[in-house]
Amino acid sequence: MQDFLQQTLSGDAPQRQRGETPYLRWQWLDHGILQLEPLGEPQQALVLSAGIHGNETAPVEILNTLIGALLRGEMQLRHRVLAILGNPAALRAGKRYLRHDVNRLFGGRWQRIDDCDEARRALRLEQATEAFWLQETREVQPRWHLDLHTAIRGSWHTRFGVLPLNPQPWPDNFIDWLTAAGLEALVFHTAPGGTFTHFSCANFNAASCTLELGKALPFGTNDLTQFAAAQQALAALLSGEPLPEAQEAPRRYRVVQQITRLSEQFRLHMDAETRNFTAFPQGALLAEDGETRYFVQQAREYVLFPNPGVALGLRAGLMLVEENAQTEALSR
Ligand SMILES: O=C(O)CCC(=O)N[C@@H](CCC(=O)O)C(=O)O
Ligand SMILES: [Zn+2]
Repeated sequence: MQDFLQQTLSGDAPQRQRGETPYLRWQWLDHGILQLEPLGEPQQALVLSAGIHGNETAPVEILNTLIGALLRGEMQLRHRVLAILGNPAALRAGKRYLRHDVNRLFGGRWQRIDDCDEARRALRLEQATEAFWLQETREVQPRWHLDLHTAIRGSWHTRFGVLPLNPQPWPDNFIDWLTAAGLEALVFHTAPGGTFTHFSCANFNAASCTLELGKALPFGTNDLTQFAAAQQALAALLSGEPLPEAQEAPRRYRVVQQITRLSEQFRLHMDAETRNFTAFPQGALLAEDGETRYFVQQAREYVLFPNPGVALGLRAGLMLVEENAQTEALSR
């Protein structure tokens, strides 16, 4: 296969569906789903996904560059990898989604909507990742899932990670990797959700994170130098090379409330320029939806992903508090 992204955008199956380099075997499993296995004993099982939202192109370009180097035999591979371009139809259209946001449909939530391409795609991605996680290998392998996205708005932290609810402590080497990838902040969910990373963590005990790399822009207009540390950390992870030197430890935030758009009356009291991680004081009215009103409850809360245009019933924003960095450091 010449190019994973171009192949996926073409909508055609490749003529050659499997191959080998001096370091690995690869197999095309389905549109936008490619499995790679090192010729030696793998150390980890790693799902790398991007393009779950079709307008979030920077991470798609980064993933495709790395997969290209692996397929051309220019890079070693240490882990079993499932590379995924999540929503090919939305990528072709340059839109977040066509009918339904795929990243709200995991964990069987695709069954709650009408049959459509995106419901089928969420099921296909669940099947492919489940089969990948459950494949037998000689050694038990740590499972990681990195789902690469970009935010719709500008952010006070250009690069950050969003980690699903996890009753287990996160492995130290996973947090170290996220730090080396240049993330300025980590956001910890406190409730389950329909995201791909929650699916992998809750059902297969994978250490997983949604990486948010900059702001959504069309293909070819991204400044990938902003994400050089993330790309280097991904290359180092794949090839087993040492990680790039980490800069500062990321700031840590915890979700304290979700703003949900329940009806057509929903009004968000933030303007289109409000950036992610903007702080609001206690008592500030954030949104109204008929009788329901959302206020800042803690001394200071930070907004994440404010979006008044989501479908009814979906999250229109998250409110965060910052964790005490010292307490966190002591508890690790
Ligand atoms: O900028 C936005 O409003 C959304 C960016 C985005 O797609 N974020 C992910 C986060 C998933 C998570 O909570 O882990 C999403 O909304 O699906
Ligand atoms: Zn996204």
